[in-house]
Amino acid sequence: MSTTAAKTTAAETTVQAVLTDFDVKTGLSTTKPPLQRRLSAMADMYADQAAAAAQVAEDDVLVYEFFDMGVPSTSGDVAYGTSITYPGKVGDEYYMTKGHFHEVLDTAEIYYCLSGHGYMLMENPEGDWQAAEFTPGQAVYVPRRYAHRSINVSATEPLVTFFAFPGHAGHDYGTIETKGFRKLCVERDGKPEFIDNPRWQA
Ligand SMILES: O=P(O)(O)OC[C@H]1OC(O)[C@H](O)[C@@H](O)[C@@H]1O
Ligand SMILES: [Fe+2]
Repeated sequence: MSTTAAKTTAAETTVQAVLTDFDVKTGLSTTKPPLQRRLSAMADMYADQAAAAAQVAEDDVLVYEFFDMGVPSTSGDVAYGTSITYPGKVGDEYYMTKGHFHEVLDTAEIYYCLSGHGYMLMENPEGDWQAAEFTPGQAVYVPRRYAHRSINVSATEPLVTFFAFPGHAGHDYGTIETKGFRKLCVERDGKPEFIDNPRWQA
């Protein structure tokens, strides 16, 4: 066995143990490209639709990027990577990820904040919602059944987290695309505040 890679045999696939570099400040890897989401891919998720459209027309900025490491989608595997949400706002609403439920609702996820400042916004189908603050060194446990969205509230720094979740969890984007989150995170008097989402659909 070498120090950098070991072979193990799963039921159907041979999975390589690999080392990957993730920079703690930028979240990026020197060996693997991230997936990217620009504002145009999620402009309709922001409350101020006119501000979103104007921003896309002027500059379709990169809002966030993240890694899909291609881990097998079995319950015995662990999907992982970094997620980087850039600083910025649409109107007074902070840049955020699309957010999703897991297709297998009864699966949790763990996020560890490497750098930056933000929140993990969570809500479950039963109506509970929570916002957990991300500061470097803080881990946020997203419980089973909770949709989750990362929000960057820094004016200057990217929010960089490392995440891990069960390989078979899957992503349900449709529910959030249709209903939205119950809460929005907006700047009020220079500080983040969670307010009711006027467009939220029960
Ligand atoms: O899935 P999004 O809300 O677009 O966020 C992008 C990515 O962020 C994460 O950190 C999750 O763990 C990924 O599973 C997800 O795909
Ligand atoms: Fe997730």
